[in-house]
Formats: sequence, C-alpha cells, structure tokens
Amino acid sequence: MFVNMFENVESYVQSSLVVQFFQMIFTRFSPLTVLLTTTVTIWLINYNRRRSRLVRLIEKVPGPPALPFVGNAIEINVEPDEVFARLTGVRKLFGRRQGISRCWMLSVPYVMISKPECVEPILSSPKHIDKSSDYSYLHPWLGTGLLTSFGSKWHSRRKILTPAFHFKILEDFIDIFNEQSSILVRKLSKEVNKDSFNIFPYVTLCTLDIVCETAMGQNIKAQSNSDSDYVKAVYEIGSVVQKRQARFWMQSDFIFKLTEDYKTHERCLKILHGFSYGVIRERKEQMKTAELLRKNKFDQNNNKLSVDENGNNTGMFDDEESFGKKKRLAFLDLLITASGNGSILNDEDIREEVDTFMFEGHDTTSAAVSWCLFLIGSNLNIQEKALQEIDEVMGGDRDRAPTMKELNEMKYLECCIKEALRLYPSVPLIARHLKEDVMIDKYLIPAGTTAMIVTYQLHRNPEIFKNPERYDPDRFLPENCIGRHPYSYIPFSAGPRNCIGQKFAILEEKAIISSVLRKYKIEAVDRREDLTLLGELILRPKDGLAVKITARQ
Ligand code: HEM
Repeated sequence: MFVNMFENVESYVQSSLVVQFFQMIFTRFSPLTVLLTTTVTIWLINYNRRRSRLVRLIEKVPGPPALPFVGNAIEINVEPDEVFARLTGVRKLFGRRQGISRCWMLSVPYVMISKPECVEPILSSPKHIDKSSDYSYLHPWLGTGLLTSFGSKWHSRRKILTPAFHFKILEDFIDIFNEQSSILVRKLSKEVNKDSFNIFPYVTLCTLDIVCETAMGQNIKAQSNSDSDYVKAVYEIGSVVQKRQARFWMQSDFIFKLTEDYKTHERCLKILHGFSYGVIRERKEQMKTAELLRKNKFDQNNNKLSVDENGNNTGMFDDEESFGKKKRLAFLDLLITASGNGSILNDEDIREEVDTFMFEGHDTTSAAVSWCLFLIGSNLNIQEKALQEIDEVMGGDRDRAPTMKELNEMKYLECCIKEALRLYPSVPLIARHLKEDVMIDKYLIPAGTTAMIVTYQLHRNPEIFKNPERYDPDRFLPENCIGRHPYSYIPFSAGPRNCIGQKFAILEEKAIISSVLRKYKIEAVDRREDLTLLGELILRPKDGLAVKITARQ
C-alpha cells in the first residue's frame, strides 16, 4: 500500500512539473519552437522508457559487472590473440548452466548463447535475420551482398542465388576442385620429409584459386603467384577488418580514417573492386559475343538450346560439338544471366555478390581443410581408415581424379570433416541484431540487443558430445546422430540464413583432403593444447598449423 501511495505522489509531482514546463514554453516561445521542443521531449521520454526497460531486462541475464558508458569494452581491449579467450571465458564463468550470459560493448548489450535450446529461437525465426553492426566493417568491401544484406534485399538476392548452388552446377566445379588440388599436392612436394612446416598458407592459396575460378571464371594462379596484388589485397583487407572488430576505438569511422590502416584499406578496395569490375565487364562482352555466335549457329542448324528442369534456358547447347566444348559457367555468368540487362541487378549488385563469394568462399574453407588435415594428422588410426575408404571408392587408383559421385561416396571422410568443423568451426561466432523481443530460456531478451551465438562453445556441450575435446569422427555416423538436437551442431549456421555454400564447401573439402591423403602421410607436429586461437571473422591458429608429410608408396 505504501509503495502505491508513494508511486501516486511521485507521478503527481512529475505530471505537475511537466504541465508547468509546457505552460512556460507556450507563453514565452513561438509555435515552431514549441512544436520542436514538444517533439524532442516526447522522443526523449520514450527513448528513456525504452532504454530503462532494455537495461532492466538485460541486467537479469548473468554477466560480468559493467562500467557506465564503456560497459565491458575495456575488458576485451586486449591483444587480438586474447580476445577470443576472454569472450568464451565470460560465457563459461557466467552462463555455464543457462547457456546464456550478457556483456555490454559501450552502450550495446550483447547476449552470448551456447546451448541448443537458446540458439533455436533465434536462428529458426524468420524475424531475427538481421546481421549485427559487427558485420558493417565488411560493407566497404562486400557492400550489402548476400552475407551482409537484410530485409527485402536479402530475400530477393537469396532467391536469385540459390539456383547457383544446384548440384548440377556444382558438378561442373568438380574439375576445378580437382585441378587445384593436384597443384596443391605438387606444391607440397617440396615439404616432403622436412621436420615441420605450416600447412595453412598452402591450403589458403588453393581455396583462393578455387573460389576465384568458380565465382568469376578467372584463374588467378594464386598457388603459383602468391605475390599478385589481388591475392595480397584479399589478405590485407581481411586483417584490417579483423583489427577494427577487435579494437573498439577503431570502430568509429572518424578515428579509423586517421589511421595508417585506413590507407591500406582504401588501397586494397581499389585493387579488389577494380579487379571485380574488370572481370564483370570482360565476361559480359564474352557472353555477348558467344550469344551472337550461338544465334548464328542456331539459325543454321536449328539446334536446340539446353533447358533446366524449370524450362529455363541454361545458355548452353545440348549438343556439345555444335559450340566446341561445353563451357563451365561461373557464378558470375549466372548472375549476369539473372541480371535482366541491369534491370534486376546492376554491375554494383553483381560485384557485391561476387566479392561476397570471394570472401565467404575461401577463408572459411581454407580454415576447415587445414584444421581437418591437422586433426587427421594427430590421429593416425583415423587417417588410415579414411585412406582405406578413399582407396575403396577409387578402386585403388591413387592418380585418377574423383568424380562427384565418388566424392559423395566418401562417407567416413565426411565424418572426419564434420568432426573437425565441430571442434574448430570456421565461423566461431554468429551475431544477429534483434529487432523484436525474444524469449530465451527464462529471459525476455529485448529488441536492440545483439545476440551472439558462440558456435565454438555450443559444439563442446558435454551433454551432447561426450568427452567433447576428443576428435572422434564416429560421432557423425548416421546411427550416432539419431535424436541429437538440430541446433546442437551448426557449423554452417541454421534456419533461413544458413550458409548457401555448404554443399559446395563439403565437396571442395573432400576433393582437397582426399588428394593430399592419397599422396602423403600427414603427421601433426603442433599439439592442440599449445595452440593460440584467433576467433575473429574466421577461427584460425595464431601461428599456423605445423605438420610434417612423407610420400606414400
Ligand atoms: C567450410 C566452409 C564454410 C563454412 C564453415 C561456412 C559457414 C557459414 C556460416 C556460419 C554462415 C552464416 C554466417 C552468419 O550468419 O553470420 C555462412 C553464410 C554464408 N556463406 Fe558460408 N561457409 C562455408 C563455405 C562457403 C562457401 C564455399 C561459400 C560460397 C561459395 C559460402 C557462402 C556463404 C554466403 C553467401 C553466406 C551468406 C548467406 C545468407 O546470409 O543468406 N560459404 N557460411
């Protein structure tokens, strides 16, 4: 009762103060000033009410004490190699049971989530598909392509791009996977019998070559020429973006523009965008010429153009002989075809998507392949079993390149790849900006919060993956997956915004790893427990992955 009485008195005092304030304004100032002041005051009251609600709800979630204005930003303002350990440490310390904990980055609340039941309401919902501001440092390079876009733009792009990952199209890419894998095997020969070398850079150049050829139809020969401006720019811009994410003072555009990193960033953008636009122009010209040739040929032979299952023209002849060898289409060709001569996608739109594939499609796969080779190299029994399966599928032939069907038959190798992605998911954190309130466990998480899914920890849940640190591909045998929570293992994310390239990635990984294993025995030199992990855009070992290889008979 006393509380009620007190609240009544307080609200009376507040309302009479507001009335007095407005009386004073109306008698002294012009109508415009009054209107402006009223609007600003109402906005401030509303903002304050929403903010107080947000703070009240977020503070119910367990988390470390936060300072006014800066929140917990100072705690993660450490050397880049410590950031990831700090982030995962907060979750371990405060949200072990609930699988959810909170922290503040300046004035933005973050909830860190690592339990399947807590992940599901976010990833499964079509409402929570907006990326957080952490992705905005990628905008200068990728624009708002599929990875970073939101709302109707994302919906329409996803619809246009999904057919580009149809298995028929992926089948065309197998030759590229195999060609580049065989170059990797050749490049590795100079490391045979050495005590130790870092496998990571070799694999990265290989996946960069693969993605460049599949996305743009361009062979940049990164494996042979790692000094190319384009290759260097991809690396440099990646490291600037990661630096910006880790250092909170560099997040302001104003301050960033005063740094040396900004100059590097601009130089890289010029190279990267210049290259992509150049390729788009060239490819459009080539397609125009090819279309003219095709028309002439079609008129002469009354030949039939091939159509896909929806009856759409694929741009290729049924009869391969009629137009020379059937040409492999890159994603770029599909985008140009879908662009409706600029009415649906203009050159900038196409560039955004090509650059997005370049970014998403090379670093993720290179980390996944390197970790998998390293883990297979730490468990020689598993390596033997994987090799035995590869030999069986390939009929004992260690030189012939595998077909798509054969890659699909390498089931145990797939388990090895999945288990490596469980322990070392290439994308260790997925962040969403919540536009609506959402109930997670027993907490109402308010709109305006950034939900950060810590995949790295989600995959180490001992209730789901017994002895979680052990590398055990058998966990992914079909019989062992029965009844597992669908959100307990999400290396490719899940729900409507999952990875569009996951089938591509698994096939590519199988092609590369099977090629390496058929030629070399691989042994890990580094010990897992001694590695320092950098978990920024991609999860990578700070000092690479030391292995040694010997040639197989
Ligand atoms: C092992 C390799 C890969 C892993 C682990 C991986 C993982 C992921 C994850 C976790 C996301 C969701 C990111 C988020 O919501 O923040 C994602 C999205 C995406 N990935 Fe992958 N990815 C891989 C390979 C690829 C490849 C090869 C491509 C293309 C050639 C690709 C293209 C994309 C695109 C375009 C998106 C954005 C999809 C959307 O928002 O609709 N990824 N990937």
